[in-house]
Amino acid sequence: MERIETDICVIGAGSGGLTVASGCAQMGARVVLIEKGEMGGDCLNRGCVPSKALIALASQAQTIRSGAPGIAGSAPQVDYAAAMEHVQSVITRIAPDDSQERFEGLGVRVIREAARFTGEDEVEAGPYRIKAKRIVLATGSRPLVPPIEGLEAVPYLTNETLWDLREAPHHLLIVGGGPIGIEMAQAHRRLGCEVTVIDGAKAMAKDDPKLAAVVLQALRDEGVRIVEDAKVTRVEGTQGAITVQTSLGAFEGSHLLVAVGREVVKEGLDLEAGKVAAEGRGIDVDDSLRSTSNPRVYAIGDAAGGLMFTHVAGYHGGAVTRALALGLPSKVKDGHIPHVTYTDPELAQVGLTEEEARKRHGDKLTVIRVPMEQNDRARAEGRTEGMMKLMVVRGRCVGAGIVGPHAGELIGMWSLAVSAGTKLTKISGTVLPYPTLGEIGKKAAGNYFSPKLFGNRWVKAAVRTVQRRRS
Ligand SMILES: Cc1cc2nc3c(=O)[nH]c(=O)nc-3n(C[C@H](O)[C@H](O)[C@H](O)COP(=O)(O)OP(=O)(O)OC[C@H]3O[C@@H](n4cnc5c(N)ncnc54)[C@H](O)[C@@H]3O)c2cc1C
Ligand SMILES: NC(=O)c1ccc[n+]([C@@H]2O[C@H](COP(=O)([O-])OP(=O)(O)OC[C@H]3O[C@@H](n4cnc5c(N)ncnc54)[C@H](O)[C@@H]3O)[C@@H](O)[C@H]2O)c1
Repeated sequence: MERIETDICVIGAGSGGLTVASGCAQMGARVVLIEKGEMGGDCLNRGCVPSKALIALASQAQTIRSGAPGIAGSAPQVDYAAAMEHVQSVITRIAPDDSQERFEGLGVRVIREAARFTGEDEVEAGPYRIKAKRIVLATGSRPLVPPIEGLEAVPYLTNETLWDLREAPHHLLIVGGGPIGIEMAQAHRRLGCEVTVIDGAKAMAKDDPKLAAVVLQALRDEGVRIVEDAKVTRVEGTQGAITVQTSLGAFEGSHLLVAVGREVVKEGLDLEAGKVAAEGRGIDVDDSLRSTSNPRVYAIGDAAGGLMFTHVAGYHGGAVTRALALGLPSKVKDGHIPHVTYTDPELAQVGLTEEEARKRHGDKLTVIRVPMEQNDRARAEGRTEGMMKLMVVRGRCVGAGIVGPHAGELIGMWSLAVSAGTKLTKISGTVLPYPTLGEIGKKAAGNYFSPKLFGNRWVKAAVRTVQRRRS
């Protein structure tokens, strides 16, 4: 057993762990990074990257299928195996950024083993025993497999196995209408599969229902069947012929994707030996991401049990890097974290939804709605589905939701507005290039002021006075 003493030991080389390891090592701390699987974690290997690569291909298939005014559409010839190989090639292209070689080049000691606590400041990983001043748990999450009768006996897919498919599912049944289910539903439909989404409650329930309805209608228009409020009671069948029994009847398909949420990985880490409490959804941490039971330990990203996004893991990683490398106090919050569902149209949200803002701010809330139809670029491109909603309290944006083309790109400015508490006057006064989709935000900000300016009798009186005095 080799003994290693270090300043910081990071467990998990996903988005969160890599952020801490690179930041702390480059600032001069001794860092050991332990990874039991692939470098890059879920996002690179089984999550964001493969899903967005497949979505991009599916979008091209859809463009061919639907054509455009003056351009005839035609049925795309989809080679599903080649599409999945392309997905792998995208992973391969990005992998060097997260690789062991790159991190060793930054001065990180990388160990490719499963780690577990052997004490409050010590972990064991294969033939290594690592004593560290601080330990960061960046161990991520895994697909939640619900206790549905018959499921264990049926060959079901999750985000961990979907990418191994090389034959297109004839009919993909998806249990769960969250972001994984909905993104994969549209992508597979566009690649020529029949798709049925079955949700026990409402699909896209974490989003503003009015904005989500636009996405769900777009999927239905493309032929995705979405069944809501259907309690799954039993699953049966074999590869190629699977039946999902629900409270609303039985649904038959060739393949089954289970996408009903994620759970934090706790077992295997011997958390008791490290005196690390994990009674909640994830590792129990305070607002500095420090373990509530062992002050030497931090948990970040999915392991912290809060919002599960790559940008959150990166944000957590940055906060913990400041605390560990520089000893600076560093708290995190989540009111300014955006999220995007990468369907077509995309749905993006930051800050409070209308419902949340109304609960919190009551009568002080003004909601501005601008349909995409009023944006010239959207009109020029024939992409007028969707809208923007702005939640404003005392002249500042407390939330923004956008459904429409490139909503994920458009939300950036509003993420800044929400996190910085920017006054809407600044946004309505910003000059944006014409014609861009981003102008929809400026229009929304302008619409907040229009009634105050144009319908105001004091303004009218002042203007009349100025005009009278003019020669
Ligand atoms: C299909 C899908 C699509 C997604 N799309 C998006 C998206 O578009 N945008 C977005 O922001 N988020 C997306 N996410 C969420 C995103 O992937 C996660 O939030 C993010 O990967 C979390 O990063 P992490 O560093 O916390 O954990 P992970 O990336 O899961 O990394 C944890 C690492 O820890 C390792 N590990 C665990 N236990 C041990 C141990 N005992 N010893 C050693 N190593 C260990 C694991 O092997 C893993 O590599 C998606 C997720 C899925 C499943
Ligand atoms: N674009 C993105 O940023 C993106 C994409 C994919 C995943 N993610 C991350 O991964 C997480 C997990 O995604 P997800 O879609 O698996 O989970 P989710 O928790 O977001 O949604 C799960 C859905 O499954 C339904 N459900 C739960 N149990 C069920 C059951 N037994 N039968 C039928 N329906 C059931 C729920 O009502 C819900 O609508 C997301 O919350 C997000 O943090 C992000």
